Amino acid sequence: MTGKNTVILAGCGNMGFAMLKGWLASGALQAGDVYVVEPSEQLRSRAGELGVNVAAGASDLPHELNPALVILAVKPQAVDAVLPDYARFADAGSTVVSVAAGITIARFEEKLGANAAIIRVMPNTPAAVGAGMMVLCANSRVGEASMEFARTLMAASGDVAVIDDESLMDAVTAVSGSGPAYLFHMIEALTEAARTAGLPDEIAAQLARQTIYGAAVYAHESGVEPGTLREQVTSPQGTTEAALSVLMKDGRLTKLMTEAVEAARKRSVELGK
Ligand SMILES: NC(=O)C1=CN([C@@H]2O[C@H](COP(=O)(O)OP(=O)(O)OC[C@H]3O[C@@H](n4cnc5c(N)ncnc54)[C@H](OP(=O)(O)O)[C@@H]3O)[C@@H](O)[C@H]2O)C=CC1
Ligand SMILES: O=C(O)[C@@H]1CCC=N1
Repeated sequence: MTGKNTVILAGCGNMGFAMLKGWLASGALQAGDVYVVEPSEQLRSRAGELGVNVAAGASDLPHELNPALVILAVKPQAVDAVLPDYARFADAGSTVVSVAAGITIARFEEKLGANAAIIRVMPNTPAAVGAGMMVLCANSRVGEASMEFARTLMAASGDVAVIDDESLMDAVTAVSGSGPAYLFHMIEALTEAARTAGLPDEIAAQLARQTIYGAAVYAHESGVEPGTLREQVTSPQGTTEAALSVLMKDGRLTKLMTEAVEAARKRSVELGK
């Protein structure tokens, strides 16, 4: 219960559970080293099925628990209410890791004291299958060993980036934190378009999902610029050119994506207020 690999995960909803699955599947954490705190009975038993220790509230945690990390995966609106429950761990030297969108390190320092070690992480749900994008930003109180542990843990869930300028976390949230939803919506849109083009439901869904998966894997593994890969698909006067003349007309899709990312970034700033 005391150990350099012990963690508390407070909140095991969409994001907390996705990270937990990635950590356990990769062997980055042993189930016995994880203490999940989750008020929802259904979500608690879902976590319990992975073999981790579960508690309905922080007061149910063993008194002698001295975790290396306390990972908060509750909604941004719940952070202030949850923090007093975990202040004793921060006081005892645990590093507090928050994945909450918008909530600044200063806000944690305000509640936990200026000496508290805080790491903000912006993960995304593909962490569940080891394909996440995890961006870390720490305050100066985080020791080398804790930072290394947090970084190793996050690396087990996907790619890791560390940034020093915390003000960039709102943009990070808008791009990689929310980003999977944009691509899931792209699958939905392509499926709908496939149906409209006459394909049966099942094959429409299969084609959309596999095409976006294949394109993402190919872009990732080939190391070739996406613009070049796009050109390789686009035969002169062919079908792709016809489609791209719709998507790229006056930079239409780029403008739409820029507008969407800016809306998410602004919302992240608002959540921090
Ligand atoms: N979903 C995503 O893709 C991403 C989410 N995030 C961030 O992750 C955080 C969680 O988001 P998400 O997982 O989607 O939200 P969820 O609502 O799915 O999960 C949060 C969980 O925390 C529980 N909870 C509430 N109070 C406490 C408490 N005192 N102690 C322990 N658990 C508690 C909630 O229970 P109840 O519902 O009963 O209140 C809920 O089950 C947010 O701050 C979000 O900004 C970051 C990146 C991506
Ligand atoms: O939608 C949200 O606010 C959270 C943060 C990033 C992804 N999901």
